[in-house]
Amino acid sequence: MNILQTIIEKKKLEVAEKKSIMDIDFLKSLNKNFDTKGLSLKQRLLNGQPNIIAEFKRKSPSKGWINQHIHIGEVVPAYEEYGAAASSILTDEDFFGGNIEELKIARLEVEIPLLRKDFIIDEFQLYEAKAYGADVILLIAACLTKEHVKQLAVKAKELNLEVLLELHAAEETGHICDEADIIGINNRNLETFVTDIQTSKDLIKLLPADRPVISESGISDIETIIALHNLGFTGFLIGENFMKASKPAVAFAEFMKALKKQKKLVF
Ligand SMILES: O=P(O)(O)OC[C@@H](O)[C@@H](O)c1c[nH]c2ccccc12
Repeated sequence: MNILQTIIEKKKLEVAEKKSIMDIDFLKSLNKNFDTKGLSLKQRLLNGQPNIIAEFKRKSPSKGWINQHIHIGEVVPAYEEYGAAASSILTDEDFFGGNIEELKIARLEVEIPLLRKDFIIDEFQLYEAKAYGADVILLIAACLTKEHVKQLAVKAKELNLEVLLELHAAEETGHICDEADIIGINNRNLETFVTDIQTSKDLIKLLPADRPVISESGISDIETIIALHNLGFTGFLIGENFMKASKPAVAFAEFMKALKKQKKLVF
């Protein structure tokens, strides 16, 4: 089994267990705004600027612990303060050291769109994402059939969640459906965990021009952002580059300062 298959097998058990102790009515009762629209990441990505979606990620299968003990309240508010267009919160516990409760903490602290970053295989997780305050959910083409993507995306829209559909290979472009608000190109192959920015450069040419496209993973310098922005990307999902610093807030603030300076030169 490759890493992605291992994660998905574990995720099926996790979801089954949660479903056995929690029902959808209970999830709805957790959020007084359950039936209202969230914040739109799609709208922000249409501003034409290079928008940064800054991720809170403690651990990953490829790197092990990145920042084991940091508190989310020390990081995500700083992401907002220094100009992140949105934040991505890893909620997978076993492989990424995250927690759904942290999504709620972030929701109480910031007013930028929040992406629930997890391996979504069941609509129960969509209700859960909404209950804990997410605005956007991730669907990963590499672990879902085309039909399953469609079904989960329709349900997400019904729950007023935006849909980020993640692709990694040309064959997966067939999974794109009308409900996918944003397309993400993951530079990391989730079977081998190797990252290559060329993936973004190659795949954007194959995508419909009718919705925003973001580049995900392995981004650590301004030059890459500028190059990808010139190819049409308006969002950049970055985690490790900030989280590996002992103070991710400071690393993010410095990165944004450099990006703003560079933008003046280029645009
Ligand atoms: O830490 P990085 O290399 O900047 O990557 C962030 C993000 O793209 C990555 O965490 C990610 C992209 N797609 C995923 C799917 C599941 C888990 C994690 C991910």
